Amino acid sequence: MADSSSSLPPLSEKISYKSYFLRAVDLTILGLLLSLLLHRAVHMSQNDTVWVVAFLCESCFSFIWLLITCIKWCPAEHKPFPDRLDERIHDLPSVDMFVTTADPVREPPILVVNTVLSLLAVNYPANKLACYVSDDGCSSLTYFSLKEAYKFAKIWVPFCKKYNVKVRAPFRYFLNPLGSSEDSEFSREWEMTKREYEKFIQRVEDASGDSYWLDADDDFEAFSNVKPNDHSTIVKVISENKRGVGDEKEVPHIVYISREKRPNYLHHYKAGAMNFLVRVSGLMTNAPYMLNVDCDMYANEADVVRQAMCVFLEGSMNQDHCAFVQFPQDFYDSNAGELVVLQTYLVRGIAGIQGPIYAGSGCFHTRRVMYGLSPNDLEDNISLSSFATRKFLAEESLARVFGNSKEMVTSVVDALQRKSNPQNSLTNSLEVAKAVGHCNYEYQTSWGKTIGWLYDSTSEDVNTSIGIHSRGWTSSYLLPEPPAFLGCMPPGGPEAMLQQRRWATGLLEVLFNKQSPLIGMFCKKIRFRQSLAYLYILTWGLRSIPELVYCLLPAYCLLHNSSLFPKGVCLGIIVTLVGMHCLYTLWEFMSLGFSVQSWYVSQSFWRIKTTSSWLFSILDIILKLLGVSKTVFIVTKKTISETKLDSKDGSSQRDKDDDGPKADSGKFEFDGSLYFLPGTFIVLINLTAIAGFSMGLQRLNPSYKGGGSSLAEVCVCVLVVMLFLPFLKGLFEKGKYGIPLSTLSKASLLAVLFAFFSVRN
Ligand SMILES: O=c1ccn([C@@H]2O[C@H](COP(=O)(O)OP(=O)(O)O[C@H]3O[C@H](CO)[C@@H](O)[C@H](O)[C@H]3O)[C@@H](O)[C@H]2O)c(=O)[nH]1
Ligand SMILES: [Mn+2]
Repeated sequence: MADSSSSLPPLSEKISYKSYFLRAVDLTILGLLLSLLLHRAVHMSQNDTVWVVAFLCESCFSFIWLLITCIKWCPAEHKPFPDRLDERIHDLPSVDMFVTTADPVREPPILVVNTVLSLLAVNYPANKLACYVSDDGCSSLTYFSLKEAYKFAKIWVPFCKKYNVKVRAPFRYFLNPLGSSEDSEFSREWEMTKREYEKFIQRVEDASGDSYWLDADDDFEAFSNVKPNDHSTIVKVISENKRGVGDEKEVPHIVYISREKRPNYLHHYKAGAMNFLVRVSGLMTNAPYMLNVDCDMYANEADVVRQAMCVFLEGSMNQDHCAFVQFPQDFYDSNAGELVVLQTYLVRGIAGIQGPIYAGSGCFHTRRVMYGLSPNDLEDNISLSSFATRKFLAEESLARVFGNSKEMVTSVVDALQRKSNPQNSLTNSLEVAKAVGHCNYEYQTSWGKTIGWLYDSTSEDVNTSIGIHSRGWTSSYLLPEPPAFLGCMPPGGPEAMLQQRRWATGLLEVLFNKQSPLIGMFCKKIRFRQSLAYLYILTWGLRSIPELVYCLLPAYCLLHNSSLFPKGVCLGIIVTLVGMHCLYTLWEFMSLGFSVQSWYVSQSFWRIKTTSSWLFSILDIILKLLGVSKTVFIVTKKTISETKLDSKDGSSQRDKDDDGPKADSGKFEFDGSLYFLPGTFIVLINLTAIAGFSMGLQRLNPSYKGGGSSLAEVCVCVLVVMLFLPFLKGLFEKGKYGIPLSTLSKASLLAVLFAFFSVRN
């Protein structure tokens, strides 16, 4: 496939972002933290228990910072050169593209079809692509929308390729009006395509309102009387690109699938859906590479497949063993500044170790790796070693591992040996494809245990990722500008809290299962610093405890009249630490084009989610470990943003004021759930402490000697209140922006108890 001449320029390069200055900053902060710990340890005996508690919290923070410093030491990313691909590779490999959806209400079909359309239109030969959509909602509406999307794709795909359209998700593309300078042929076609898009959307909307007529259509028979959690497998080939030659007018294959569901079976949420996608695509097209995106994550860069191939195909010529290529998850709404910063600075750091962590979306996987191969099963990076051939290719063991389908086993053998796929018609595989979607197909096989996407965590992405890195594979990180994929994030409020809780719970599940980096560090092929990176991510939930305690300590000290911080010159340690950390994180935000305000919102949201969502994740994991309850994957609600195209599609400034309403304007939504209790309590108690201190309440303490708390503790209380500003505002607002009375009364009761305890104790 590849031209072996080594004189040609490379398809991709690894770029290092090593910075001595940033290392020095990281080390300085670490040094300050350690000196604070030292100071506390030396003066422990002269102070009360507050110092012990503070010492423990600060030890946790120092450990986290140590991890961060290790992770960020040598950041790197890959830079692809897609222009060189055609010169070097004469026959591009096939790619199967997977989109998962689970709920037509929380994930509107219009969003799903836009993601599908963006994938169908990428710059890659259409006869090398197939798009599989897994629908865990088993919705006739989703199926209908996809059928309609195919009709529109026949206009959209050629239009995009003819005019080299940049944004290939039509709902985003048509947000901007036609420029006045465009030539008339383009304008005509633009208008026509837009009209067709609007008609298509209208048909989908009509069907969303009233879909009874779908029942009359034979093609929808499979959807009659089904429930999302109780139905047989459905596999429908929506379009087949028969004898495609890869010209610009072709549309890749589109296949709709929905695995069998029965009430008393475990379905393993997204991971289960992914494994069914792997099997069906294995039977139909069996491409060596698989792209996986969430249903809201459309392809924003038409060259994305070519970019990923630059890394894989370069890797197959040197011994790099790249198992997957991950693109960052970027967002078209601006609720996710913090995630973007994390991906740029932290994930780039991890990318410099063994490779980025698989993030669940925007990732190209290698089929053979998903089938359980390790780097040393390969002889020259292409063919199986003789040992691996014996180990993998014995028919009976294959059936045990991959399930009892002859056709599936044949397809696995082909994939492992990298045989090109026989050009069968997709419809010939319909029956076998349905068979591998049965509830009990995976029973006593290795699916979800060592093969495919791994089960037992609602963060199946990190779980699967650690499984791959533990076998010794590396991965690569590409950060193209504009971003390759754009999705949506819920704004600050109940949905965001729910999502954060699922993530933190899922990560803790991995920490305590057999994939745990705590074990892998010593007995698997994962690199030491990579294990530390996983440890950093997997312990997110546990951080809630020191963070919560630290938000309460200053209030306790004020009410109790004890000092939390060193006095005199040593107070400088704290001041420098806080100042440096603020400037450092602010710089990280601003260097990516974010505003000061979004930095502030993100700092605030970090504290809010840590002290509530992450705290609840600890409860989830305890209940799971005790066998009391199971963890669940509640799909995040997705909304279609109407904001105009901005930075992400070209220019460099991310936050523009004329962008319409934005969640990062600080408006935070509340409801009656328990998520908002810790935050409300923290605000109330800190306000009480400030008020109490200014009124001299601490003198009521029987052991009052004076000289305890000082301005430092007051300042930190003010800082905490500022970090929980949405809650402070929520005290005075009404409706969804106001804290409900029930939450307020519970929090007040807690605050009174806490204050009483602090003053009296
Ligand atoms: O039973 C399920 C549940 C979810 N999904 C799909 O999984 C994807 C991710 O779900 P979403 O609700 O969007 O979760 P997010 O928190 O936004 O997603 C992040 O976190 C998840 C793990 O918690 C990963 O699976 C995702 O890839 C990652 O983007 C969506 O396409 C869903 O349709 C299913 O197919 N079946
Ligand atoms: Mn999502």
